[in-house]
Amino acid sequence: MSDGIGIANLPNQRHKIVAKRGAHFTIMVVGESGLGKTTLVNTLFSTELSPAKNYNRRHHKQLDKLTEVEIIKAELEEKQFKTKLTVIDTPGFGDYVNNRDSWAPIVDFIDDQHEAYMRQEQQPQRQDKIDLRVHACLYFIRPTGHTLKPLDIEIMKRLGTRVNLIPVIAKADTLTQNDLALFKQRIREVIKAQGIMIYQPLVEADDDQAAAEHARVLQEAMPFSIIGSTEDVTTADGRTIKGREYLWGIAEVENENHCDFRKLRSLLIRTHMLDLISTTEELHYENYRQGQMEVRKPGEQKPRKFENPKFKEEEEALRKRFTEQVKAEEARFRQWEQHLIQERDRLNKDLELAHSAIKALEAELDNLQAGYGRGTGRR
Ligand SMILES: Nc1nc2c(ncn2[C@@H]2O[C@H](COP(=O)(O)OP(=O)(O)OP(=O)(O)O)[C@@H](O)[C@H]2O)c(=O)[nH]1
Repeated sequence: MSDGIGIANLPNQRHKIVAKRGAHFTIMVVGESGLGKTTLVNTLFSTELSPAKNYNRRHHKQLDKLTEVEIIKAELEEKQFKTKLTVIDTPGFGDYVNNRDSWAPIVDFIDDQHEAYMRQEQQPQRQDKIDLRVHACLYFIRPTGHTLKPLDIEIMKRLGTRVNLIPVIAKADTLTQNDLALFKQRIREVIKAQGIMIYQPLVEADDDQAAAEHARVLQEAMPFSIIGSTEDVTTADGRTIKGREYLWGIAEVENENHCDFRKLRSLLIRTHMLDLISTTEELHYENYRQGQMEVRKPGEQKPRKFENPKFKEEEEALRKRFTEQVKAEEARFRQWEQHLIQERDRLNKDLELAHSAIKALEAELDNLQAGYGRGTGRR
């Protein structure tokens, strides 16, 4: 019996290549301001990747109505395995009274990364490409206990077709276990009914039983409930853990009964990082590339759309003001025209009166002249 040609060893080879080169992994966090995005990133990687925000400045963001995208880069190494990590933070999302187009900069950012990568691939020199394609997008849901908001649905729909979308329920410690379970169920139903595409940890036929079971558990736990904290607290039984301390007790980040933080970390870092990278390459990037190829000639620039929501709003306001001004001027003009017509009629009437007065005077004069002639003839 031959040993075969060694193809069976390929998965190990791939693992070795990745281990040698290190993985390049990009995560994006999206969600309303103050939902704990920065805290979760720091909790996930057990380090202060992203500096805590200055909350006194929060109201300043209201003034410039743009969602800014912040890029944090870090190189993590564990047991000689290097990961180049990029975190794309989108602070301030959904802060404004009018959130209609607040998703646009986020969606544009994702598309722009696919575009930049595609253009680099078309160059003769293709090594050392700069690659900021997003491999996993964590969408933070406010723990209202009700259901998804229309804005959540709109954004998640757009994200789901572009990236591996992973919905998470923020600040799970603010809901009771029952409310949390109900909330999760409602969110799952909305996701299904609205046809929102979310990342599904793949259960492969040839996975060993434990891996298949793990993937199934992850699938069933979505959307992951999470608690973020970088603070060490001591439990009643003397353990020092990451958690949030309350009068009623401690909400533990890594306790499976309190939240799904461990499941999320496992999916992102331990078990599905390579799957997230390859689905981005094979599904999302490929979809983008094909879509663009259908509408553009090779090498043609992407038409730049000036769809900055801020400019769009300003343009609309200007257009409205212009139309209102034109309308007001038209009304003023019509009033003036009416006034002129009335004045003309009045003058015409005066003229007619004057005419008839002249005619009457002429007739009177004729009569007088005739009477005078007859009088002189008799004498
Ligand atoms: N109860 C609770 N509070 C949290 C949790 N995670 C973060 N916080 C708190 O929420 C506040 C906001 O946290 P951030 O991590 O700065 O929120 P963010 O989403 O990054 O905010 P922006 O950058 O403004 O968009 C801080 O006071 C955190 O301590 C959590 O899981 N539960």
